[in-house]
Amino acid sequence: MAIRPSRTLFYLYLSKNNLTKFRFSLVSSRFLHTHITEPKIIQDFHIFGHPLSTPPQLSPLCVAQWKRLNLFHFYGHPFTTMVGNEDNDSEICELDVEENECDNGELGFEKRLNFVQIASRDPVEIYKEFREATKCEKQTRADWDTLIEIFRCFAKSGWASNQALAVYIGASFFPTAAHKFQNFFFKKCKVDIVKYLVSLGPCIEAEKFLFPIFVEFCVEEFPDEIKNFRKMVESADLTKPHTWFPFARAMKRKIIYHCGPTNSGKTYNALQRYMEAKKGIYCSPLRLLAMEVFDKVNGLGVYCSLRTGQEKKHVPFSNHVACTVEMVSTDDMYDVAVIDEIQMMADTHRGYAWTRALLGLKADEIHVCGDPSVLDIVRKICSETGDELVEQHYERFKPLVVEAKTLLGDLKNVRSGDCVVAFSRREIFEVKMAIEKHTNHRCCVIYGALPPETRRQQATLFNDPNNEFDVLVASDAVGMGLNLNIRRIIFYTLSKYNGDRIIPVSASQVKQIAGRAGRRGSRYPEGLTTTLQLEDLDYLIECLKKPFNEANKVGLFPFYEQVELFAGQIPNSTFSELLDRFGENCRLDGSYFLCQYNHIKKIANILEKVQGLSLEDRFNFCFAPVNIRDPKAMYHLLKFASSYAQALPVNIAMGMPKCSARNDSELLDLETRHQVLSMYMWLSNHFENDKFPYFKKAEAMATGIAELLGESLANARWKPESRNVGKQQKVVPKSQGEVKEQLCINTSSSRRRFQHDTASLAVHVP
Ligand SMILES: Nc1ncnc2c1ncn2[C@@H]1O[C@H](COP(=O)(O)OP(=O)(O)OP(=O)(O)O)[C@@H](O)[C@H]1O
Ligand SMILES: [Mg+2]
Repeated sequence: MAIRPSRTLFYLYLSKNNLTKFRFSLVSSRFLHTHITEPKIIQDFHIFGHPLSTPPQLSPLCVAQWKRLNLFHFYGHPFTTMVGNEDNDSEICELDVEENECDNGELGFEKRLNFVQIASRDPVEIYKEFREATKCEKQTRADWDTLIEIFRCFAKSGWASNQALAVYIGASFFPTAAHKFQNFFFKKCKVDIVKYLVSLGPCIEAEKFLFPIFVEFCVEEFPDEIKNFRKMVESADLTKPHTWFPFARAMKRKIIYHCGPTNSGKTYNALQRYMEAKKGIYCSPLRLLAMEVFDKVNGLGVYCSLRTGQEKKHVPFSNHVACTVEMVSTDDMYDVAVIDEIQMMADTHRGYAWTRALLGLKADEIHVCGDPSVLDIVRKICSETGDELVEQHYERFKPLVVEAKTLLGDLKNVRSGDCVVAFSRREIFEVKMAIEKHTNHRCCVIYGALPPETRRQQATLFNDPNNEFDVLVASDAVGMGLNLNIRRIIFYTLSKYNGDRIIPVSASQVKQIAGRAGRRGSRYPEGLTTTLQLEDLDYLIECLKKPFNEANKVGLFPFYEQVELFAGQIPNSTFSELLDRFGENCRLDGSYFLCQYNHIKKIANILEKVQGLSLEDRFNFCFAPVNIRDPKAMYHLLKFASSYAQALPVNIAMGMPKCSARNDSELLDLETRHQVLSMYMWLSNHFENDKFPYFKKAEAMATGIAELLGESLANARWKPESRNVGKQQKVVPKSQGEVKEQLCINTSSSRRRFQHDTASLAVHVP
């Protein structure tokens, strides 16, 4: 018995009650796309209006036979994905059926066997056969349609395009190559191969079958394109970064990983070894921390110099140096090196600096300090470099305690020694104003846009018990390094603006910030943390309890020499284009990612109009510390670069304000001025000195402005402004809590939200 409707997906040939022969034909390529990509369960499949699982024609024996013949995976597709309902699919067209092709089940096997043989044929042979063929063998209309669809998918296949990179067919050339391959294939195609491909349909199996034949075709047809692309790719090769430092590789280094949470003594112990060494280098994540170590070590009688992007303080007879990690020299030899906050290797923007320090430092002993998130990767790197790895695990001196009562939405509940953490400058000033208005506390402030000197001055003011400044209001800038006498960290909110939208603060950042409370040796050795609002508390606890996320990749960025080599392959492109092409074509090993360079590209674009800068100049200018969201700072950078390009001595071109800020716009102006001076000092250190001859003047002005900023902050009692006035901020909700736009001082709603007294509850977080 044969059942054959006019419009259907399948033909079923049934003899007696059993299925004896069958043929699946994919009806149209559109069907394939619509349905195969959206698998449904087998019950959804209808043949002539009968769900497949219950058609009267399919006896249990028949189903068993299907299973035995592996028909549920017929033609390479799991059967359950070949579903559809002809009634719903108006575009299903007539089948082009070769009747009587299969007379019994055995023939089906033969056909399958034939396909298996085709699938396992040597692609080189197939290609040769094609090339030697004089014409295309006749195909059915339906097979042509399917074949066209298969090639259309191949040309768009991300998988094939990616694989093609391995044989130096670039992503931009791949569609052209695929199109020419299609023309070649269609002119020469053979029935058996086509039948096999049609049986697969437009799917990954078909792509995998075609790909090696495509490669043979490309190697013969496009030797020049392949050669050129190969050269370009080889010049953007960032694989095996450990081989970039042959001197470090020639050494047998000992890496000591001080692994643990905040406030567990990691840096302290590493610094002990550093100070004992004859020659040592300390690599810091921040200028501020480098300065702190510089002061501390000199204070303990070990001569130490300071090297940051902005300042170079050479202490006579010093064998030790404290530097920012970007400034580390991989040329000098050291006995002991310390790389602090090693988990920053996985930072999307600055990670490359830590990776370079770890791979390239020429030191007998390298102490890396950080949380456990990059421990596995460091283990892997050490096995590649041949360095010995010693792990030292730490626990927090005293557990951090979460106060479950929270501040009940009322800043009047702040106490001496509290640090309120907010994530925008505006909020910081609002909180400071509110606390000073409604309580007797005075507030110091610390946030990223303040110069390190001012941050330090504010930290000292807060740490000193003999003044009225006993509360700190800070941004996440307190999260790293500073030793502050904080009794309790209060999160004003747990959301922050990331330059694009408002997002929940990450668990690792919450841990890092909360860990600032209760430092060993401070007035408050036992740390507390809580939130302003009760509804944020669960998110805080969730974050603190979360284990550290393991990083599976760490950052890399090319040296100038690598970019220069690459530039040789694509002449006449702008620096920004060059970076993009590099990003597209560079090769990386599985443990590394290319650090984000949007910030660099933005500067590159601004500097594009400056004529006369060499590629190296552009590269260096792009790393200058500038707030790309501050138009005034960007304007000054452009001016500096223009004067430099004209070989003129670069002027600071900025006056010194006469007094401290009287309102927020004056405060913002002071912040910008300091950033511009800091940028000038950085440029002066990174270019020949005579090009930026006013370093000393810039330094003196910067010190003066940092002092004015300190004075201004002590007196700041004004409504804050925003640098991005009028910008709409998108909000991404977190699991707990919400974004607060307004300061909430003892609002009735927050009182209402607090329904039960949880003062006695305390959660101990390891
Ligand atoms: N053995 C010790 N003797 C005296 N003070 C110590 C000792 N270990 C650590 N401290 C002090 O405890 C505080 C925290 O130590 P340290 O800065 O080394 O912690 P950490 O683990 O590096 O924390 P973070 O992750 O926050 O950087 C510091 O003030 C440090 O001086
Ligand atoms: Mg530390």
